[in-house]
Amino acid sequence: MDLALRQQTLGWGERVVLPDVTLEIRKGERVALMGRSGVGKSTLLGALQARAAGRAAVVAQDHGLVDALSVFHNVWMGRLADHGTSRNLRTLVWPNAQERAAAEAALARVGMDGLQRRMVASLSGGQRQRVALARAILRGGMAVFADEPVSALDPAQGDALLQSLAAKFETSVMVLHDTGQALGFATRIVGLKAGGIVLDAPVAEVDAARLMELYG
Ligand SMILES: Nc1ncnc2c1ncn2[C@@H]1O[C@H](COP(=O)(O)OP(=O)(O)OP(=O)(O)O)[C@@H](O)[C@H]1O
Repeated sequence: MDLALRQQTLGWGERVVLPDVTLEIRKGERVALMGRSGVGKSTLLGALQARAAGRAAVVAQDHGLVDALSVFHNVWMGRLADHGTSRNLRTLVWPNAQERAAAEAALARVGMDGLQRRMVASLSGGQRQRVALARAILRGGMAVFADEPVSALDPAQGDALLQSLAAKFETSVMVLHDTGQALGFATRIVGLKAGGIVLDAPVAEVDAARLMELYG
């Protein structure tokens, strides 16, 4: 799956955030989007996501969970598009053993197995984040687009979950803040500063000092 933005102006309504973006994401890449708060990482991620419409899993910065539903139901949302309304309504009320098992397998990959009957409202921040990741894993697809997907986890857990995502998805584009995590996980770093892409390089050509310049 190759995705391309060519000389695109990205923003919100009248507000231009990134005036002239050209960026191509190639199949098999693990791309980290980096830069200061407000520079436009989520805006860029959203534009790439839109190019992959329906073929990719998404992990939103706010997790996109429904507090009033159980962990199972939130994870199962990753499969809603695969089934018709009547099946989805039935699953909402009486999930069958197969559906429970599929959700449990996805939850196991994020260390949340055994918790599918819990209400999301009762979870910690890190647990909520892991439910959002399990949903993406259950959804599957050609790629995953994730906005700070491990920000609520400790570094070791975060690294392990990034590896889980890499094992599931051939291609990934992620907003990451932790420079060590980005250097350890990504194959390519795209850095934003002051309205544009100022760094686009294979990870082997980037060091922590170069990444810190993005935040200066
Ligand atoms: N839904 C929205 N409606 C209007 N403006 C928005 C919206 N989302 C973001 N913006 C604006 O677009 C600009 C870039 O925001 P964006 O969320 O892409 O930055 P970011 O680099 O991802 O920031 P952070 O690291 O804080 O999440 C900001 O000025 C922000 O206020």
